[in-house]
Amino acid sequence: METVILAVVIAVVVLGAISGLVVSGRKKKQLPPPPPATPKPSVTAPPAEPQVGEEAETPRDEERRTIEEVELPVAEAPAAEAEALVAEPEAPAAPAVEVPEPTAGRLVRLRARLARSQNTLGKGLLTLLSREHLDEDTWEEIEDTLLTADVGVAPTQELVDRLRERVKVLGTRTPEGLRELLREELLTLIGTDADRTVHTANGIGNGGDEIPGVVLVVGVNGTGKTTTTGKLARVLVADGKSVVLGAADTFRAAAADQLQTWGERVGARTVRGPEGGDPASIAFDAVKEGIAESADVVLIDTAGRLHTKTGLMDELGKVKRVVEKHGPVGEVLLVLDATTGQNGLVQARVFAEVVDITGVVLTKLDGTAKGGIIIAVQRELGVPVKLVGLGEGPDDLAPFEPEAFVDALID
Ligand SMILES: Nc1nc2c(ncn2[C@@H]2O[C@H](COP(=O)(O)OP(=O)(O)OP(=O)(O)O)[C@@H](O)[C@H]2O)c(=O)[nH]1
Repeated sequence: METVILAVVIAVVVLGAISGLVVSGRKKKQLPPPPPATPKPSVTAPPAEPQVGEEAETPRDEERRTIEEVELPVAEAPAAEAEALVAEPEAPAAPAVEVPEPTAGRLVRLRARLARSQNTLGKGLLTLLSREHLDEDTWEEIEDTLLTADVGVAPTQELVDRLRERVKVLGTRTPEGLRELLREELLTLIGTDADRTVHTANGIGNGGDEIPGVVLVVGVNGTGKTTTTGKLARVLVADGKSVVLGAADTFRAAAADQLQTWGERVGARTVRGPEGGDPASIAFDAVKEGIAESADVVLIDTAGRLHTKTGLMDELGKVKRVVEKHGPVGEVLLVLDATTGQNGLVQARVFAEVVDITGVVLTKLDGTAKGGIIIAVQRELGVPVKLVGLGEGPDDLAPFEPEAFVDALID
């Protein structure tokens, strides 16, 4: 009997050991995979836009978010409160502050985009000029090329007349000689001695104290006005200035969010108001904030609805007048979309009647062959093109340099 009991005990122990091994083996298989080594990107801190040569760092299938697409949490304001709000860039959810690339030589960096988009103008002219016989038909084709690139009738005529004269007198026939003549004549039309600096120096306020430089950014909605204001903030920060942004475009709901996103990326505060609020009061508060924090520059994005000239005049005129209660406005930049061609000129005319434009920003030059609009718009307004937009990237706004521009066209 004892032997039977002993045998049963041994059998139970052996069975227990076997089942324990099986269970522990199963458990091992069910272990969860280790957590991924890299944390997920947070929505409020988007990765910086890739720079040249950095493509390899971003997996191809990773979904990219542009600066415009990133939605930031918006501070909730009581509905009745009509006061402008100051958006703190240091809010806990704010993305890390970036250091934009320096502005010197940007046009040279972006030269390939210019050369690509303006190929028909520069190269087209050179090809025509290099023909064996520069007969009437060829000169007409040269004229057509210039007109197609939106250079405008009068400047086209001037350029063709001068080129014809100089080719005849000098007898220039070599490709190098013709290229140099064309370069000189294009530069004459664009102008090399205009003051193309964006005036952001401090002004003297009405109280006698120094106040930040104030820049109003005006233009029809959709031309790239808000984007340009954001890019300009980056240009200024890159040049060592502190910036406050005024989101006075209260017409499009997302414009203030968009501007704030740009500001946060370079540590600039954005003053904003309720949707549909009074743009002039936001502009006023933005300058007030700029004065309070001793900022170098206040950039004000305005709404540009071309519904009626009177409406536009009322709105922009009021914004300017109200800002001038603090002190002078140093610069009024008109943003024009280069792809709209002659339509851009019509807009330029209307805005110039409404407010004193001191400089032009031509956006989307990367997307049109009509670079000649630079010449036409300067003629139309009598003010220089100061900045050009050459892409959607955050640092794709460049100070306009006539020599670099012409070289990109014809090299
Ligand atoms: N390719 C290219 N796109 C640009 C350039 N500048 C702006 N854009 C794009 O143009 C579109 C319109 O720009 P916004 O800044 O929203 O235009 P806006 O004039 O402020 O329009 P509202 O906010 O409605 O007043 C955006 O998709 C920009 O990325 C540029 O130089 N090149």
